[in-house]
Amino acid sequence: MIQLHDLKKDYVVNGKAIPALRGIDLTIKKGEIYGVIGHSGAGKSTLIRCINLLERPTSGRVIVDGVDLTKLDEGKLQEQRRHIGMIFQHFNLLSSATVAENVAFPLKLAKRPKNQIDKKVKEMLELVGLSEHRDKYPSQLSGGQKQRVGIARALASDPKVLLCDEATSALDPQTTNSILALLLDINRKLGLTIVLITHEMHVIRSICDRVGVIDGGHIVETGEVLEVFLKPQHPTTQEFVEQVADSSELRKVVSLEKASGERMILRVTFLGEQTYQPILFETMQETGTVFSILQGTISRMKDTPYGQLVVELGGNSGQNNKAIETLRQRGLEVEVI
Ligand SMILES: Nc1ncnc2c1ncn2[C@@H]1O[C@H](COP(=O)(O)OP(=O)(O)OP(=O)(O)O)[C@@H](O)[C@H]1O
Repeated sequence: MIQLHDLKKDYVVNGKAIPALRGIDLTIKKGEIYGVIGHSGAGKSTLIRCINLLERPTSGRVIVDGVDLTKLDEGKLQEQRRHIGMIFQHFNLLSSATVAENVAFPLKLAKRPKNQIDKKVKEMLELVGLSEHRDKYPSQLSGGQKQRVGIARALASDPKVLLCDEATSALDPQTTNSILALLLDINRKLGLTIVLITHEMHVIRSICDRVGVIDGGHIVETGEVLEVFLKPQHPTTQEFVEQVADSSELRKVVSLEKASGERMILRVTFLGEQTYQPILFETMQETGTVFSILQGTISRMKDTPYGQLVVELGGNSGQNNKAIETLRQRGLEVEVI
């Protein structure tokens, strides 16, 4: 659905080029939710704004649904932009227009007939759960409600792609979750391709299918969220995974255990149905080793439950090695730490 080829963007400040994107290659599939995560200044906003050419890249190609946007004149570009909706961190609503008028705005610009506009506005407000608030002004709404108006307005033109520029960063955790749930619902109901940028791993973990990690204008790691989350390779990715992993406490526990002698400590990861099966107990019975649990979590990545246990093995080395082999044979991810 979206292909970025060797995308580069320099900002020119006082005659000097400051590189923000240094050659991005990315493919985003139709119907997926793709998240780009990075620290402040990494190039996230520049990247997402290059997808609809709000920011014109210095070089490279941006192909959306088969059309190379970088080759279009302004008129044709405006036309293609109707297929790409966008929502923003600070909502960007018209303060002097009501909720319904805000949603109608892009349709009026596109000169759609009034009866079509009324029908679409009604449908969109139902979709985002704001029908009762249609005559209120933005100042009378909560942050979450304002973002719902932003979503309804973005979807009113029936886009194929929705770009979300830090769409939950100004919201509290509970409201963030309700907006993420709405985005997931829309993705499923409408088959809409969603690209979001964020600096929060929680957002990626909750709704994204795939993720790209951006650092210094480069994509340094990309893949299925599950894969990247469980086996982060790049130091920046590892930092983001730590945001949601409570690893500092774990490091304390592991170093205390290691200090007290020759111990074998494992991090065991269970996925999907495995999460609820008594695999550790069965391995103990089969191999004769014993496990002490040092730390454990059960969580969820989008639809997939997963569990992580940090355990200390108390058997002899033959039993311990056999236990590791058995766990791996049963499909668990085992890391000796
Ligand atoms: N209009 C601009 N003029 C000059 N430099 C810019 C401009 N916009 C961004 N930059 C620079 O480009 C780099 C990437 O910025 P960008 O805003 O894309 O990063 P970001 O990851 O979105 O950061 P944040 O999360 O803080 O918004 C930064 O070094 C930034 O200072």
